[in-house]
Amino acid sequence: MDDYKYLFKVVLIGEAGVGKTCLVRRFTQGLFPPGQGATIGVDFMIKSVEVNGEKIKLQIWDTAGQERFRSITQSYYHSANALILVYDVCSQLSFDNIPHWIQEIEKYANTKVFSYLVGNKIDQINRREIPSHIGEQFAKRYEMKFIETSAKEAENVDALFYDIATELTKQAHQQALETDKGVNFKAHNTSTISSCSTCLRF
Ligand SMILES: Nc1nc2c(ncn2[C@@H]2O[C@H](COP(=O)(O)OP(=O)(O)OP(=O)(O)O)[C@@H](O)[C@H]2O)c(=O)[nH]1
Repeated sequence: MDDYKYLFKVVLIGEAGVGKTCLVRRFTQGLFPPGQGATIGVDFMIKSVEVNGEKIKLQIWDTAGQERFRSITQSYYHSANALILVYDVCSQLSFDNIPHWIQEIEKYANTKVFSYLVGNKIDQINRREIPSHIGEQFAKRYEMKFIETSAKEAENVDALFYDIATELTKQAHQQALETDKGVNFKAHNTSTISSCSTCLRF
């Protein structure tokens, strides 16, 4: 029997090419995929973690950054327990578009959603355009948590997802989230779901 205490939905959003899929693959499979193609629509993976002796399942939804998939991906915001908004520290454009993504969150997500701002690709030291403190200030202003990662070098990736699992577990224990944990967090036994058949990748 696949026993777990809570199931949390975590959704990654952000511009195309910032590394959302690589972050998910690094965390769930421990690898950095070579020649990663653009996500088409949405994809998801599941990983179990342990928080203070309790087994927690993270259902991690990886959304396409491309504009043409926006209407599909928006529909995934509402059921998210946590949102990870990713930008590329080497791409000013991806950072400049963050306010747009925050508007999307305000429009489509649950008001109590736990959100993280993530600056990815910190291994590219010489190509960095966004200093850490700028990202940090931005996150503070929007009451988001902040971390910088490298999916390539596996830096801070586990820390990001474990922190989310820990915070959501804490919230669940405190019954701070809107619906009863028995319904909201352990809605389904998803042990048989390991991939999304409607998700294609180039
Ligand atoms: N150097 C470096 N490259 C990365 C890192 N993460 C991702 N990349 C590269 O960035 C490119 C885009 O990565 P993806 O994970 O497909 O980006 P995405 O945000 O999922 O893109 P969409 O699916 O189009 O929304 C790929 O060439 C990756 O190899 C990282 O931490 N460091």
